[in-house]
Amino acid sequence: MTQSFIHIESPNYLRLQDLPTPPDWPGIFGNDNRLALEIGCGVGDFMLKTALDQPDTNFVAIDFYNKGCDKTCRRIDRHGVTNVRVVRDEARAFVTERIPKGSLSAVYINCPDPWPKKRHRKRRLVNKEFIEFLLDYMVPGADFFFATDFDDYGIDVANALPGIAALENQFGIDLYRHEFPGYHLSKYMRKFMAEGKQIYFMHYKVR
Ligand SMILES: C[S@@+](CC[C@H](N)C(=O)[O-])C[C@H]1O[C@@H](n2cnc3c(N)ncnc32)[C@H](O)[C@@H]1O
Repeated sequence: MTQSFIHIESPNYLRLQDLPTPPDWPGIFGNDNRLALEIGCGVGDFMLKTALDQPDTNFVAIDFYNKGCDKTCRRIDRHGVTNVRVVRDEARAFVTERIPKGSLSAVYINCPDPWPKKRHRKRRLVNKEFIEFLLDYMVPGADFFFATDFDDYGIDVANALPGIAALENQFGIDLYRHEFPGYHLSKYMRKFMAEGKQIYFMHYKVR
């Protein structure tokens, strides 16, 4: 399937080819506030609300979906938000090349593609190995948030997280919760909830 490519004109869109490895994030944002990452921002509704709640955090929202990056930029531009930058890239490559180690104060991953077929499961982005990879880029005390509507994905990740010694569950003994007051709902969460599905929320902190 060919996708029409949208040229994104936004002061908050960072073209990958213009970004050094790693970029000077304080220089880009004009301050040295803490840095947080949303992987797979989709249309950016979660990012907008979360960034408005936390004006003293610099957010990088990434997605490899060009139209999503465009929609995210339009949304944050419309609201005059200055603490979000959007990049079109693949998550693992982006983190490896553009995030300094030990610099992220939070990572948000909401409703990543579930790859429901058994034989496709290995294509899922989030698993123990990926979370351990992210840990290198996070600061002590950093937050890790994961949400999915897909039972099998939710349960898999919920079971993997307690095996990562560097992380501490913020939901006590609950491996996941279906409600997370204060955490914004994304477009996909709302869509799935309207279909009667439950969301699996997880919240851990780096020790
Ligand atoms: C089902 S959508 C969810 C979008 C949004 N987080 C939400 O909850 O509404 C999954 C998004 O993750 C993006 N995505 C999946 N894997 C990715 C990866 N490895 N790197 C960057 N983006 C990815 C897809 O392009 C898509 O926009």
